[in-house]
Amino acid sequence: MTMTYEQAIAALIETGRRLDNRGWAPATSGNYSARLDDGSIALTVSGRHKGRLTRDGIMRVDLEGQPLTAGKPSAETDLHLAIYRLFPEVGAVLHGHSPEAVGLSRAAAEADAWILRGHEMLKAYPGHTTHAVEVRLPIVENSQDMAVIEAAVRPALLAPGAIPAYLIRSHGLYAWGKDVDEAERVLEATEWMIAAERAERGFRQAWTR
Ligand SMILES: CSCCC(=O)C(=O)COP(=O)(O)O
Ligand SMILES: [Zn+2]
Repeated sequence: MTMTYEQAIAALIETGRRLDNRGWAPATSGNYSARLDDGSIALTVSGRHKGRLTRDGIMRVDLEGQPLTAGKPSAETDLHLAIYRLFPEVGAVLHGHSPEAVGLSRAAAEADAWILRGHEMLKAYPGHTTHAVEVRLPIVENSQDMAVIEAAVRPALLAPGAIPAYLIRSHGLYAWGKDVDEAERVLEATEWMIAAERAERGFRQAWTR
């Protein structure tokens, strides 16, 4: 499902406001993109505050990352493009920097995934119809070299039963979907399950004192 550049600009600006209101876009963190009807990608300009985007904070690049309009593309453009190249049905990719997701990635210091099981919220992932499943949220090490992150996470993204999200340690969460709404739903559901499990741990500790 693709959109015009004008539709993408409006959708990504609105998404940035909503994610910032949730505390998932502090400072200039995060980046957002959408696949356009001509096959190019609308993407946030690097270094902008994503909760206060204006139309010049969105630009177009081709699938190789070459700018098609003015602006410096996000430093994480290659991670977005890798998702679009791997999954032709994907129409939008969102990346946030929530304290909960980053905190989880640091607490699960050596883990290469966080297991989510039993949550009714799992049904927010496309194609999931029951809580009675177990899925892996992949966790990869951070790097300033996007090719290193992409190579590290690719096998997990292609694994059977993979969910459309992954976590970069000490950095943030990536989520995607057929359009901006679906990508935001996946991001929000993943954040919600991380927060619910953190609350669960707090309650368990309180009860064992
Ligand atoms: C202060 S955020 C550091 C860079 C980052 O992780 C990010 O998500 C934003 O980078 P961009 O180049 O897309 O603005
Ligand atoms: Zn980032």
